[in-house]
Amino acid sequence: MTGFGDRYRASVDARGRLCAGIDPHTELLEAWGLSVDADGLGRFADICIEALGPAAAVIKPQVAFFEAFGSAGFAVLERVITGCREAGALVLADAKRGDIGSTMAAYAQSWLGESSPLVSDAVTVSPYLGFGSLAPAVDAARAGGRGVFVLARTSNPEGAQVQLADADGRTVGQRIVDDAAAVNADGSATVGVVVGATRAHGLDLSALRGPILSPGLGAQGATAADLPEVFADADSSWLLPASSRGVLRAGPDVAAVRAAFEQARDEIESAL
Ligand SMILES: O=c1ccn([C@@H]2O[C@H](COP(=O)(O)O)[C@@H](O)[C@H]2O)c(=O)[nH]1
Repeated sequence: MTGFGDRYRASVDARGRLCAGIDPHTELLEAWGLSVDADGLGRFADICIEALGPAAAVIKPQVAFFEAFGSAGFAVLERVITGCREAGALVLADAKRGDIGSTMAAYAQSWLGESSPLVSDAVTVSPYLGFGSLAPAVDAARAGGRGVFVLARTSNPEGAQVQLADADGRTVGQRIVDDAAAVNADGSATVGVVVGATRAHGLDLSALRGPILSPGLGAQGATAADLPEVFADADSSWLLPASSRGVLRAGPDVAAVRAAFEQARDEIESAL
């Protein structure tokens, strides 16, 4: 079984370091001239699949925007996951799941189980119930050559309240990074972390040996030029900046979305 790290490296080496977010905000549906219902969502999704599926190394559908349309929204999400994977992208489901271990096992089956209609290459998880509670997802990911991305130092300002709190001489965020590094000691890079690009994070990422998803580019104000300083201590080959609205605002034309993605990716590759 090829580990997630190998699959991740192959994809990023071929397509570059930008994770394309698919976030069907109501404002974007309207700006694209689409109805704010499951039909509009489906059309939005199809444009994104065509524009981004063959171009991006990693595509991150934001589950919340599909969930908002109930079962019809989940059907569209399944189409996004399948379509993007068939086009050669890795799909990172941004579901931010986290619960007690037994329920976490059900989440792991939903997002990382081979037989699930929602099976993705990786899923975002929240460690608020303790890093150990994520074990079913970590185990499922490792067994299937998939990944989990754990929230460590998020891009929103409110995150500091919890993530910078002291945890036995380290910040909570640093403990999450260190726990992730311990899993990755096997060389599989099964566990990535989420660290926003929007401000100095104060983390030591040097021992992680896994992917660093970094949202915040574009709509949240971070730029490609900020990345070298924000991630000065990290191995930039593992850095995966992410942008959703910053790319999607170029739509609804497929070629325009593709061009916006390629421009953002090229700016990142030049900066890093
Ligand atoms: O710390 C975090 C973790 C996740 N996100 C998610 O990324 C995208 C950002 O969208 P933009 O339009 O590029 O701002 C969105 O899905 C967030 O839920 C994040 O922003 N920060």
